[in-house]
Amino acid sequence: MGPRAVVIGPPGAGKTTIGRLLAQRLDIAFRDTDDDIVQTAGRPIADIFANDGEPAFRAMEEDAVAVALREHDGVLALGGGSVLSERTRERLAGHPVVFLSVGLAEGARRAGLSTARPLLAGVNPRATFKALLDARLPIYRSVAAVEIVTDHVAITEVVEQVVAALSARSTASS
Ligand SMILES: Nc1ncnc2c1ncn2[C@@H]1O[C@H](COP(=O)(O)OP(=O)(O)O)[C@@H](O)[C@H]1O
Ligand SMILES: O=C(O)C1=C[C@@H](OP(=O)(O)O)[C@@H](O)[C@H](O)C1
Ligand SMILES: [Mg+2]
Repeated sequence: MGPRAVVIGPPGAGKTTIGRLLAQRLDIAFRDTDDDIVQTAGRPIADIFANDGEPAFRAMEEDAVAVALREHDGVLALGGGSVLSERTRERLAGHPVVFLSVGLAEGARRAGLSTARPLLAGVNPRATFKALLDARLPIYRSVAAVEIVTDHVAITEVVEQVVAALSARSTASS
């Protein structure tokens, strides 16, 4: 059966926040592959990046996404870089993938507000974020079934837009 929604997008787009609220709204379970990785590794993500390096993290992430896509039938939020894996992109085919987009200024602000994100911890997080957006935007779009712009949109409103987009999509395909 698979997840009812798989939420992708750059750091700060709101995948974790919106995904959790969307699951509540639909009365189904929520899962975030970043949490799965932390649980399996027994260490925070920043620690995995610092001690094992990004490629090791990406390998763990690829496995975590594959397992979650098999096991989870609620809302699944992925880490922002998970779609860099071609295998993951192949595995996402046919799933209801929701791309939450966010622009540079708002995304950098939001990502800086919350938990440690090792990729953005360098000297110029804004430039890093811009490079990340430029490289990944076409990738997010290539795997997404729907795209929701989140800049200057309240969290509750984003959730409602996702609900509407998913139900329009399921009506269209039935
Ligand atoms: N639409 C929104 N408007 C304002 N702040 C938001 C919005 N969506 C998310 N946020 C905030 O941005 C930060 C990052 O959200 P998070 O869900 O961790 O993003 P992601 O999982 O995509 O990296 C959090 O502080 C969250 O409350
Ligand atoms: O974009 C990325 O490469 C990453 C995003 C993070 O998740 P969020 O997108 O939920 O912040 C986390 O997986 C890791 O720090 C790497
Ligand atoms: Mg997240």
